[in-house]
Amino acid sequence: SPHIWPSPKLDALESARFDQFGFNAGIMPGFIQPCDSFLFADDTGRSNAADWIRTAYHDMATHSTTDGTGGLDASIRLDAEMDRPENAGDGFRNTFIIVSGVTNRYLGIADALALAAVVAIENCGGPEIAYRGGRIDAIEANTPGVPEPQQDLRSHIASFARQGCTQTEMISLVACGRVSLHSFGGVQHDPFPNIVDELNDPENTDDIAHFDTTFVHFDNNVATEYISGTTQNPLVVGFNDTTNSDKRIFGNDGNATMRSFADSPSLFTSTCAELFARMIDTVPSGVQLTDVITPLPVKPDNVELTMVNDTIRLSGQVRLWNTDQASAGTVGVLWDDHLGGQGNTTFAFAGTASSIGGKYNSVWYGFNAITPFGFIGLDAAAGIERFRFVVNGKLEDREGVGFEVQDAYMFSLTSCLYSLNGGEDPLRLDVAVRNDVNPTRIYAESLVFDGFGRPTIAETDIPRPDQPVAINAAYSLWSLNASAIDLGDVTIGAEIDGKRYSTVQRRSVLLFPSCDGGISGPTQPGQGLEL
Ligand code: HEM
Repeated sequence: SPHIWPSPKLDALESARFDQFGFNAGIMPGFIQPCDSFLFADDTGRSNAADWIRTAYHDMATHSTTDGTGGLDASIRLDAEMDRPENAGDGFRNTFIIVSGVTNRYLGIADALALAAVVAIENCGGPEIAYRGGRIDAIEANTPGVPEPQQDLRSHIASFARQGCTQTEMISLVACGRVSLHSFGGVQHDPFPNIVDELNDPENTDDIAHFDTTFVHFDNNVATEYISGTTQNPLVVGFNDTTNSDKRIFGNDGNATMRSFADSPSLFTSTCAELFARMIDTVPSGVQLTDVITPLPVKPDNVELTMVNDTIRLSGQVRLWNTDQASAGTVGVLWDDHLGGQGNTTFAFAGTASSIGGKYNSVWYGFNAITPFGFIGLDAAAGIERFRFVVNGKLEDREGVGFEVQDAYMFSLTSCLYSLNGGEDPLRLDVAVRNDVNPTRIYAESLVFDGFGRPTIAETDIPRPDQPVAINAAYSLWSLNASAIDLGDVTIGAEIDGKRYSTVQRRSVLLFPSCDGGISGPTQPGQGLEL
């Protein structure tokens, strides 16, 4: 069952996994639409989708069930691992150019790589795959051990056993990889001149010999073509029998497994769904994965509070999963405030979205009656405790629990830039803190990529003011003077009663208004600002 919102990491993983196309979608799925898209150079015959799946497999294939090392941890992004002969070709480097670009504080590189494989498979005709987050990005290469085509059957059986696969699972996973990947991909001449000759085909400038005749679509043709003897899979009927590893693997049980796949597309599909999920969940021992991420039926997103004089601006959107605009009807919200009062408004339609090869559609609404990117103005003293949605006359409040909102602290629109060039501390970050809460700490959070390319958060404490500086009847001001270069784009974190919170919206400090425009300093917040 779905997790409870708000849960920043799970909320972000859910978005990355399910908001694939349309409103609020991530950018990664766009790189595999259509499925034969290939971003790099003018190579034809290759696809990002195949590279992502192969990269996920090669990263995982170092796993040892004996000592618990290796697994899907993005160690293959490190040169010491990527440059090994067992990782021949440029598909791995290409993969991380896209995958590393979609990471954030909640979605690490290994989780993004696993997700890339999932997104590729399920948007190119393959099954929906259970996805979990929580992988840890490696900072060292793992022990070598990816199977290579010139190795004999015995070493392949041993290699897959080390990865945690029986012989039947070995046949199946290779077929799934060929189905998906040999359906999606093939063998290139350049890294594998002993397997594939130059093809001299202008439609196939990378000289790819494909694994089956439907190379960018997931189906069981790899099995039907293999059983009927029409396969052109270069690892079955290649001119060099030493590298015909698929032939040895598929034939290992007298073709029983391949025949069962040729006879039953649904068996093939369900087997691949299970084995792909196991492949991406194979992680070094000690790594704790989340539950399978499932879509929230009603999901608030980008929920942000901003202080402007006596008013709290509440902005955000809500996603209604697996429905359309007509069925959603009128969508609105009720909220409870701190004074026992209630408010309500209807929402403006924001857009539609789709996921998993069009299997699911969703519809988005913004927290404002007129414009999807507007806001709801709340009286600062009343604040907000929780909201409940109303969809087509039906209350969506998670059986009375509602959706809890914290208004203990928030970004203040009085934040400003003194001057881009002058002074050591050219900006002021203002945070409004509710008078009846006592935070242990408030801090600016900057997203930084460490020396290993891992997304991490650097915290800069915002000093507690010596004397309270009132913003309005209910809130006081905490301010940080800092340099834009030190902070970058920020969210704001707080530690309150032993719990950590973070705001959602990353603010670009360079877009703050000038402090000279009517605001003379931190002691006079709000001057000159229009609601
Ligand atoms: C004994 C096991 C395996 C061997 C010897 C093997 C070998 C190969 C070789 C030589 C290529 C061509 C790469 C290139 O030309 O750049 C390839 C491609 C590929 N492999 Fe494997 N593989 C094995 C298992 C797997 C498994 C288990 C999966 C996934 C579950 C997989 C997924 C892929 C994909 C998707 C491609 C296509 C890449 C592209 O077209 O860009 N392979 N494999």
